[in-house]
Formats: sequence, structure tokens, C-alpha cells
Amino acid sequence: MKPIIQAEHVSFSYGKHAVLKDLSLTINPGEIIGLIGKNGAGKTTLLNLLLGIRANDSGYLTLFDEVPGGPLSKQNIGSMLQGDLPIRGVTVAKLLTMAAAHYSTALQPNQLMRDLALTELAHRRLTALSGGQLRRVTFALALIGNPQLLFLDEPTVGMDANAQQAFWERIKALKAQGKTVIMTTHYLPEIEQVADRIFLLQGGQLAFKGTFAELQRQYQQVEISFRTALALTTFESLAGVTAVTQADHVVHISSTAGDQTLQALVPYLSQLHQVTLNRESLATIFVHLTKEA
Ligand SMILES: Nc1ncnc2c1ncn2[C@@H]1O[C@H](COP(=O)(O)OP(=O)(O)OP(=O)(O)O)[C@@H](O)[C@H]1O
Repeated sequence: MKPIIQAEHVSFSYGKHAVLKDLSLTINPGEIIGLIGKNGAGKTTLLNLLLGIRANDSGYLTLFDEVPGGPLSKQNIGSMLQGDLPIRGVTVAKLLTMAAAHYSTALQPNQLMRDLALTELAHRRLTALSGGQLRRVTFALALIGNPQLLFLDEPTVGMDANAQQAFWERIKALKAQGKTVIMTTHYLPEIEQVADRIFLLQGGQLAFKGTFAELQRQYQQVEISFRTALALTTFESLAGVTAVTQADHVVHISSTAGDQTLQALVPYLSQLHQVTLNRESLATIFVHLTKEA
């Protein structure tokens, strides 16, 4: 499959402040990518390079096989960035109708407003909307051209629980339609569910690119529990084990290398009962990884 986005050895600095350093990535059509990283890691900067808002200092970057900001990108990309909408005096319906006129593949504004529960705001001016309502309109604006590729920068910030739920449902629907979505977010439980791959931006590079399951395997801290008649000392020196405790006849093992610990437990399996294993959430792994850095 031909990648929709390719970056090779891309670097970018704000003056002397190097933000992206020799970064390479490939994104295929239909992928949902969760771009995560600490505040200031460079997520928005990377989106800005991909959108052609800023130019990389060095390296090679293409979208749809052309440089960012090219004609194919303009027709096929939708974006939801942080900050205010440039036009605020118009109504929601007018804004979406004006935007739709720029695309040959545009969605029908009334239908989109119905889908995103914006109909009751249709005749309100943007200046009269709350922060969360504005975010929902900005999302509609990103979708209006029915783009193949979406860049969403912290899209759910300011949305209430209903709006967030509707947003994630829409992302799943976009995935089912084969759209490509690159999304930055600090809401890790959701991205853990939806993203095909997680990109962790750290120190100007992608410290991790892969599925959440791969991330769990690579960086996992696991908790293994079971009942056994064996002595606790049996488990203390096994690979990866950092702590062994016992409570109510249940042994709890903490490990920083779950796969190795599980392999080391195999010879004892016939003497272990009611074995459970808990893997870490993305949020917990994120905290470990970014602390280590
Ligand atoms: N216009 C600018 N001029 C100078 N430095 C900037 C500018 N914009 C961002 N930076 C710096 O570049 C770094 C990366 O910023 P960026 O906004 O890309 O981070 P981010 O990962 O999106 O952060 P957050 O999660 O807080 O949104 C930060 O250290 C930031 O202070």
C-alpha cells in the first residue's frame, strides 16, 4: 500500500530551539494515529509541518506524494487546530455552507449539522457560542470537505461528555469509511481504544511507533496474581520481578518485563491457580516513559 504521509529525517527549530530532530514516519491510508507526548513535545509543530503552515528545516516530507500544502492536500485534508476560528461574525450554517463551496466532494451542511447535533446552533453567530460549542463547529468544519485525511489537534478539549462521546463515535465511523486520522490528545483512555497506532513524541523524535498492544509488550509493567502452595522466595529472583507480596493466600508479582516473567513462571504453572494478569493502561505507560525521559 502506498503511504499517504511520509517523513524522512525531518528537523525543525524555532530559532535555536530544536523541536523535531531527524524524525521519520510513514502513515498508510485508513490508519488512525494517536500522536501523544508531554506538553511542549512538538505535536502541534509536527501537525503544522504536515499542513504546510510551517516548513521543515531539513529532511523530506510528502502527503499524497506531494509537498505539504500542495493542491491535492488542499482538496483532501481537513484540520481542526487549536485556537480561534478566523471568521467569527457569521452563523454556523453560513460558515459551513461557505466552506462547503470550496470542495468538490463536500458533505451537505444540514446533514452534517444533524449528524453532529449542531442543528440547534445553526443560526447562532460564532461570537455567541461557548468554547465547547466552538470546538464542535470546528470539528464540523474539518469534516465538511469529506476529506481523506484529517489532522485533529486536541479535538476534545472543552467538549462536554455527550459531545466527546459523539466525537469518538464519529472517529470510529470515519475509520470504517477508510479515512486517515492523525490526532493529538491528552485523553489517553480514548485514544488507546481507537488508534491503530500510537506515536510517542519525545526529545524531538518518535520514541515509539506501534500498536497499543506492542507498546504494552515493550514497556509493560504487569501485575500477576495467583494462588499457590509454593514459597514466595520461588518467585523473587524470576526475570523482571520487582516485588512479590502475599495477601489472603494470593501471591502478587510486580514485573517490569512481563513476557520474561511469564516465561519464567511456565515450569510452575501446574502449581499456580486462578492466575490473573493486569497490563498497564496507556496513561500509566505514558507516565512511566515520560518520567524516565
Ligand atoms: N511560535 C513559536 N515560537 C517559538 N517556540 C515555539 C513556538 N510554538 C511552539 N514553540 C515551542 O516549541 C515546542 C513545541 O511546541 P508544540 O506546541 O509543538 O508542543 P505540543 O507537543 O503541541 O504541546 P502541548 O501538548 O502543550 O500542546 C515547545 O517548547 C514550545 O514552547
